[in-house]
Amino acid sequence: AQPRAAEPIPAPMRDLVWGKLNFLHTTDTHGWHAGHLQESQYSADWGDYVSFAEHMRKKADDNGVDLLLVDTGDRVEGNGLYDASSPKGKYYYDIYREQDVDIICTGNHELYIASTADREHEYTVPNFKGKYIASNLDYILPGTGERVPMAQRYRKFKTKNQGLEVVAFGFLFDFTGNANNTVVQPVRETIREKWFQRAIRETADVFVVIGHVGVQMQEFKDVFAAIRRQNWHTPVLFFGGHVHVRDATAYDSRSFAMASGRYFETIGWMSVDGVLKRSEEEEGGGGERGLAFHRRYIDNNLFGLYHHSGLNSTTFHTEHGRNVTSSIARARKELDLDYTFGCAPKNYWMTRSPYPGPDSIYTLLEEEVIPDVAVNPERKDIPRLVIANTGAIRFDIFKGAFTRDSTYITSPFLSVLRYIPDVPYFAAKKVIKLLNNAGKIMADAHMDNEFMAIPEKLAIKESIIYDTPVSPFSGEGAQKPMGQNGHKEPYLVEGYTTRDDIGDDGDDAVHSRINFYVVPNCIQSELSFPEEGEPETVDLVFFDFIHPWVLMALKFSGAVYTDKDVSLYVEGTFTELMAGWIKENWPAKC
Ligand SMILES: O=c1ccn([C@@H]2O[C@H](COP(=O)(O)O)[C@@H](O)[C@H]2O)c(=O)[nH]1
Repeated sequence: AQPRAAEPIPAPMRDLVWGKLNFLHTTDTHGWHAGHLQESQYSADWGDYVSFAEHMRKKADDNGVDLLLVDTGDRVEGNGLYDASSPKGKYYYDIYREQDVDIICTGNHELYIASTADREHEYTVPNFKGKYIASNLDYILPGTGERVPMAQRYRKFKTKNQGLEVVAFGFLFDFTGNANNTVVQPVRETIREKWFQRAIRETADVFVVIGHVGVQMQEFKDVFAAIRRQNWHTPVLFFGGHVHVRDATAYDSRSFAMASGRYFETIGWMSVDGVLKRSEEEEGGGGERGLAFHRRYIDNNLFGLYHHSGLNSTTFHTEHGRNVTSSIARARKELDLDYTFGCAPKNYWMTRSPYPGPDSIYTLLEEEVIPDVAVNPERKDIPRLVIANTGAIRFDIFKGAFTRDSTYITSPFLSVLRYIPDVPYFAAKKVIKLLNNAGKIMADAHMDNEFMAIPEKLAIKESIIYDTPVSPFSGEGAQKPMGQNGHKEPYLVEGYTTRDDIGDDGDDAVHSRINFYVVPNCIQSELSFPEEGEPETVDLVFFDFIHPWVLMALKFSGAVYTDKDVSLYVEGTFTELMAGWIKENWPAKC
């Protein structure tokens, strides 16, 4: 773990169940390869994961079973370790490649910005040559403009110990927000391609489909249906992501799918046991194969990693792992990620407390930050509506030092504020309602409102509020070790208490529960409004990411505008503006 990372806290643990074929899975790590310095549950770093994987591979070898590592994309954007350098990812690519990942694919965040896609093609694809799979993604070569597969379309290989024939695919959901140097083919079209139809007819003991796709999304169901049509008996395993939740399901009795959360909080574990070899199945007359699937969501902290590897603080860390931990610490230092802009007076939550409310990060933005930063000196007295999409904010703010790292953790995007001047108020005031409540109307116009919100909303549609919401030991000085202060009962640290289609025993550590309040797609600040009555016209200011949605909503409201009517409202990215606001408004020292 990193030098200043929170110490892990013991928790009651559920063990891993091994099978003949086992997997470790990461997804949506978003640059959090230094781990969560402020959260004891997730404070291990990429170096610790390198050590862990080495021990688990050895265990697999000793027992004659197989272990494969999978990563399903969105490795970038969301943490200073990636975002704070120029160019972005200056340190990240070399750190990430130290893990020996067997099957890897692309997420949407590798593709929003052309230069990010270029670097993915230049570094990560060759770093994982033969292991990187791009079943439905092409790249446009910068020199020639030639369109080529981002990486090989699929991978066929034999596992080391069991000799299982694996055919693996790597998909991205039907993403349309990519820069113009990549082409994402809709999954339903890819599965009709000749190469795919040939690949699913290859001899395989097991199909492994990895994807930057939620396990409940249609794209995976379509891939499953196509494979199953050709392969009635073969196990099909899915590793998904994108939705930022822990989730697992089974599409039938010989398939299994899991998603392993977000931000390197979770290392997913999947195992499959039973008769896996086709030859053995054929010998047995194709009958009962006794297939057994298990999943476990491992909290990424050293206490858990020691527990699952059967090691301790003196025996766990390999030289390789330690070196990776040191490289991360050096990069963090060079990037000055601990530089403090100000001291957050309390916690501000995205979904753990209701919006609007005093503890909501969105209320903080709407009522305090945006009114101060969304100011164009030449138009400051003109009434304006400022609309921000909630998906632009990516993480909570914890009480204490708000650092350079925190700026990217909270707001990693290069979002700027744009505006349309003098919009008739009767139309402008309807925009927020259309963005938040008219999902069907907007979707019919091919503008899916969900893409403005936090990804978790794709999976969680209703607030989850528990009777006894949080641990009685939470609040100031929360997360005390088990048995501390003479208590016999273990103190449970707040954390994931996942309920998926398989059950509620997936998390490796037993936690106390956390509420999840659904937030709207967008929030709005009303600024410089007359004290009485309504303005005739307003400046409509908005984050540039939601530009297309705003134009569509205005059209539905009876005011037609085009891209030409939109211009920059204020200099600087929202991230810079927010950091400046914190410097001005929060105490310098904690
Ligand atoms: O420039 C951007 C890019 C993305 N967003 C928000 O992020 C989600 C996508 O998050 P995933 O991690 O890919 O699931 C997108 O729907 C937007 O809400 C943004 O605000 N600005």
